[in-house]
Amino acid sequence: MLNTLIVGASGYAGAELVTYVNRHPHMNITALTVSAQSNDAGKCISDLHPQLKGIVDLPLQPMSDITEFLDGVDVVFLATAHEVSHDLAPVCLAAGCVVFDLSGAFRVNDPAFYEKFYGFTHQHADLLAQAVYGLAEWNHDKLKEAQLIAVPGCYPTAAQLSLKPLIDADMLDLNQWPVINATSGVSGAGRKAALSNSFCEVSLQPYGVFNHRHQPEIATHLGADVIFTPHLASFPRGILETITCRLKPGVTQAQIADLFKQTYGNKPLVRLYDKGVPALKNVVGLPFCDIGFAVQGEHLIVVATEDNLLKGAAAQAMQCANIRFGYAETQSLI
Ligand SMILES: NC(=O)C1=CN([C@@H]2O[C@H](COP(=O)(O)OP(=O)(O)OC[C@H]3O[C@@H](n4cnc5c(N)ncnc54)[C@H](OP(=O)(O)O)[C@@H]3O)[C@@H](O)[C@H]2O)C=CC1
Ligand SMILES: CC(=O)N[C@@H](CCC(=O)OP(=O)(O)O)C(=O)O
Repeated sequence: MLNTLIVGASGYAGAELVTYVNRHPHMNITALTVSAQSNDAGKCISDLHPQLKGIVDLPLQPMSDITEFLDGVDVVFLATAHEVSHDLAPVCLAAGCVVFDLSGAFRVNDPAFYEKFYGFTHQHADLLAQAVYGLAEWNHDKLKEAQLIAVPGCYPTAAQLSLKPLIDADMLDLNQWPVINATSGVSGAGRKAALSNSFCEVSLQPYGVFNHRHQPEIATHLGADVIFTPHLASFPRGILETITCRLKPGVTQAQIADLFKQTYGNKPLVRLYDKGVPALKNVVGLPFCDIGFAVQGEHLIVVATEDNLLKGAAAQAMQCANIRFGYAETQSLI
């Protein structure tokens, strides 16, 4: 049994991890923690997230010093804000734990990126170099050896799963940067109340135009520039990305279909559409990324959907953990 600590368990991604870890046959929850000053300290997780009632009724423990929670712990999931993960991950690693960080704190091996896009000075260049990027379908071998896994952002997961095979197979004319138009539900912004995320404020609007931190995350890991425009829409969860690209002359629909099948045919958490394109409702609550596409002449449109809290966060973290420890990739997820 892997003794497993979930930090930030009261949040949206944390609560999903609680479900997954609880039903994992080889994992055991040691504690669920929140910040020392949390309004939810001492509350039962299932009072906050009643879907867990009768399944996990553990308390949320206030945490001022994480070392008090690390005795005998094998695995730590950090479902915390970037700066919090940045500070906690080194402590967990020093205690010998394998760390799955859902934040952006270790995703890009470039301290200047954090200064510019995250607004803080990264203190752990060594860990940036050591962290394995947890795009699970692509980093299987590195994940098996990893101590620190940086689980990708929600938008970057769907974008990279769609574009990486095409770019690696040299099928795109990258003189036209792929254009990723992405729409997310409000849970993408986390559980904390904010005016910009409140019911009457949210409609449908682009944000972070030309400056969202996921643009450089996507471009760095793809090794190609992209235009990325996120939109916030008035539904609770899910992401749909419509990605427009130009094909190299002569590339056909059949070649793209073959490429996606070769790449993901044996990957259980990516579902390919033979016909048509996916809709959000078919992935919400599920750990998949669904991908469909259409071609007209040299133009390609790929559509990808996922649940931002699952394949975009908690499910991918668990998928990485399954790979890391040699369990079936879908263990506890399906
Ligand atoms: N929501 C999404 O779709 C996705 C989120 N992510 C990333 O995952 C992480 C979690 O996101 P999300 O679940 O949405 O966030 P939430 O805001 O919903 O949850 C954050 C959690 O962290 C806790 N927390 C805050 N400060 C500390 C601290 N110092 N020590 C311990 N716990 C703390 C909060 O509790 P309290 O404040 O009460 O202490 C809460 O439990 C973030 O880094 C986010 O960027 C990644 C992909 C998708
Ligand atoms: C709707 C919404 O606000 N979404 C978040 C993305 C959440 C996520 O995946 O991202 P990180 O882990 O990189 O923070 C945003 O745009 O900041």
